[in-house]
Amino acid sequence: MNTLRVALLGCGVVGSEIARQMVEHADDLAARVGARLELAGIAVRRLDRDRSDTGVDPTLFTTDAVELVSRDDVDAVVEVIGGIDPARSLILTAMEQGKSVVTANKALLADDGFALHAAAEKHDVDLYYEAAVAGAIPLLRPLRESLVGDHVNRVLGIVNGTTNYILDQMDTHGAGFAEALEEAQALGYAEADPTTDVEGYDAAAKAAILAGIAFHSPVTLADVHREGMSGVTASDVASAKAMGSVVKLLAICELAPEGDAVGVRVHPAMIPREHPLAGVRGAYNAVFVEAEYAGQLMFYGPGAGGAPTASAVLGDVVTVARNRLGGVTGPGGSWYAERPVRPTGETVTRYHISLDVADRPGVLAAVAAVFAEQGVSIETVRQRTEDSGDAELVVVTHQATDDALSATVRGLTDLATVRDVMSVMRVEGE
Ligand SMILES: NC(=O)C1=CN([C@@H]2O[C@H](COP(=O)(O)OP(=O)(O)OC[C@H]3O[C@@H](n4cnc5c(N)ncnc54)[C@H](O)[C@@H]3O)[C@@H](O)[C@H]2O)C=CC1
Ligand SMILES: N[C@@H](CC=O)C(=O)O
Ligand code: NA
Repeated sequence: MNTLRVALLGCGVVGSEIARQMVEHADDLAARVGARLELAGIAVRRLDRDRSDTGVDPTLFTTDAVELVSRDDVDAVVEVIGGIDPARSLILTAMEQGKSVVTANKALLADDGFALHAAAEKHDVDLYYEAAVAGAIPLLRPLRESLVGDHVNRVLGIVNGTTNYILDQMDTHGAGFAEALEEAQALGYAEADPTTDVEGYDAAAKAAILAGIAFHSPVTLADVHREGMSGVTASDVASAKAMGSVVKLLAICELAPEGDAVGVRVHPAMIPREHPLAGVRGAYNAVFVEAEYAGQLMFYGPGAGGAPTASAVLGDVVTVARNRLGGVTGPGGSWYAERPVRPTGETVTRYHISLDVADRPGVLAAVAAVFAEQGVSIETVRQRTEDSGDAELVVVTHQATDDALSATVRGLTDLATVRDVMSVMRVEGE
């Protein structure tokens, strides 16, 4: 039987699981590929760590990633060190030398995916990255292959496990933000710098990758409107609960109803508890794809964690290995549609606005007048009066543009009777 040799870059949460699964299931993988998949080496930052749990021959570890990807006896490279550099240069070096690449690196793909695809095409090698978006869930391959004959209009969902875990812990156990984040880190869900998760950069990178593939148009992180979830308070979560909703960090990629502009955004939103996304718990992810002919499809499963992510990486490794044995490469990218990016101000959603106001006559009328001035229609108003004589006014609007809502918030801030605009959150899913 032939042997294909794989260089693994990184042996952290994901890398150690890839190594472990490759060793544990070596015979099955060989039978499925038609060749043995052998680890040629594993690039790590430090050699003094105990990695015996992977079952890997300790002599395979090296701190020289450049030498490893350049070796003649390496057929494919798996990059799971993360970040932009040196991941980018290592991948490019591997491709220049005829090696196919599998990566889980959404930050790099959202920054430079087109250049990486161009390099793969130029050097006639594969580039696969199913693990980069929504962890174990098969999503990119269905979009790239199964749905390529259809016309996708919208991709919407939860694509970050860490923030979903935090929001779920806040909602169901009343947990604090910091405590829930620490747990998510300990469970291997968070990025090396968890700000990436919490401030929505990770979800935004995934949204850019999804939009690019779904709409066949080049979309990068810079095109994504991004709001993180660090500003979501216990009171927002409670307020959502009171109106039968839950707060989730959503990624939404959509084609404008008219014209061909693409809008891509990541932000916290309140969604009704009966919506399927509301039931997505812990570090699970769920993504809806709305296509013209297929209708609505839902993809659901573990979105983060070492073992699930390694499962998606190994699926790609097997594909790359099969392609190599067959002397072919898989389908590359297709970004022929140069769609403009819709300005954020034109995004249309409903809003939940919470105001700290003085409880006296005329306040409600003054507040309502500001909404009316900007043409923002109010759906419901709820008031909670405190013993101190202050009141919390919660307004939910009908659909309005971001621009109209921003002008409304400015108008509310200027009102003498409004002490504070405590929170402004989008409402989705109805
Ligand atoms: N943890 C998860 O649930 C998921 C992670 N990913 C992606 O997978 C990649 C890896 O993530 P994790 O394993 O969680 O991160 P990690 O931080 O646990 O592992 C990365 C490892 O790479 C090593 N490393 C960094 N620079 C290196 C270099 N120049 N040479 C050799 N080793 C180097 C680090 O020492 C660390 O052990 C990232 O791109 C991440 O975004 C994707 C999906 C899910
Ligand atoms: N940090 C990411 C890991 C998977 O992509 C997340 O929490 O979703
Ligand atoms: Na995936």
